[in-house]
Amino acid sequence: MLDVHVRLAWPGFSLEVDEQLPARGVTALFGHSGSGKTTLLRCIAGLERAGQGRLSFNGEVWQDAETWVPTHRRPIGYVFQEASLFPHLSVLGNLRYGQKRSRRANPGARDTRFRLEQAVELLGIDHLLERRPAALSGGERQRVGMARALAVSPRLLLMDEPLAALDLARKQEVLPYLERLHDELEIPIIYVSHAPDEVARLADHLVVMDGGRVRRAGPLNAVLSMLDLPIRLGEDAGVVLDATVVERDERWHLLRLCCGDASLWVRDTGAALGDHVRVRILARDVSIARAHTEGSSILNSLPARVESIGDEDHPALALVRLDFGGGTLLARVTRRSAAQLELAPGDAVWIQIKAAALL
Ligand SMILES: Nc1ncnc2c1ncn2[C@@H]1O[C@H](COP(=O)(O)OP(=O)(O)OP(=O)(O)O)[C@@H](O)[C@H]1O
Repeated sequence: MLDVHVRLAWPGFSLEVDEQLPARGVTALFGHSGSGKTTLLRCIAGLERAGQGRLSFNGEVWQDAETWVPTHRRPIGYVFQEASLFPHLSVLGNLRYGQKRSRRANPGARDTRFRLEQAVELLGIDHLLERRPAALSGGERQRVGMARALAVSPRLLLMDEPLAALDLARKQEVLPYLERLHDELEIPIIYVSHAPDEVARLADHLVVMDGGRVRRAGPLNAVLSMLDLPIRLGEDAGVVLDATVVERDERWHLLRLCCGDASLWVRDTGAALGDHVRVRILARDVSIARAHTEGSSILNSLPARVESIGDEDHPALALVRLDFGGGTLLARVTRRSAAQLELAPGDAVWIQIKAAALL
């Protein structure tokens, strides 16, 4: 577990965080620009020294009143928004340089050669090792930056918006590698982002920051399904559920997913039967009816119960939190529909899911 207590004050901005972050999976630090995500990450890395701070990782103290472990002695890998690679060194040279520095700082580190090979394989950069950074695309550079961070055998990986400087196509190219890191690495990752789609794909745990404070934190869906998030997600409001692929309809190119006690049909993405998958269901794609409707084009019609009703930014809209067999989800409906249906907490309803995306 990463136990973080930091207080830092600059003119016009202060950071006050007391949080325990899990020592496994991906924790996303999520918030608007200027909310303090990068500053918090830099405090964890030791790049920023909070005047009063206590920081420990799995019981090992990195900072308190008596202790200050400098960045190069913390067992971390850091991925920046843009990988700053040495232009005169090849990709391999860059990776080795990072390793050498880390070996000097942590002479007891485990077999680093193995780590380098593993990092190269994981990020798919084997064919780039002899190239100079100038001959890499933005996406390739970021993959090298990630491999460099991994090659030092970190016990904690810190990533500061690694996709932010990439265009959409490059982002799509790098995302699968991030997913691999999520699936195959045993070390925890702290991932700064302000992009809801990245958070939906990668995060297990979500920390929502605003004004230098943590406003909400918890398992991904527990936070995403809150009606009173300090950040309005608008079109991106929705949940992410875990599911298993249980049936393939070859004729109509559909997959049936088992999500808790509920079944969902989604487009066939090629996932295999038995695969564990993530499904993203946006609030705008869920509608509510009083009764089960026959003759609808919508495949997924399920019984649910209204849990609570909250506001949306636009006065015409409401956000409804519902329990269904598969967990908790959100529906965005007009206030007029909510009034006409006389929706109230505890009501039994039917939900129609217009689209659910496999992530
Ligand atoms: N060295 C500094 N001195 C003074 N103020 C700073 C310093 N570094 C950052 N800030 C301010 O602290 C606030 C938080 O910045 P930070 O970079 O942590 O935000 P962020 O949530 O990561 O934003 P972004 O998504 O844009 O990177 C901002 O208002 C920023 O201007």
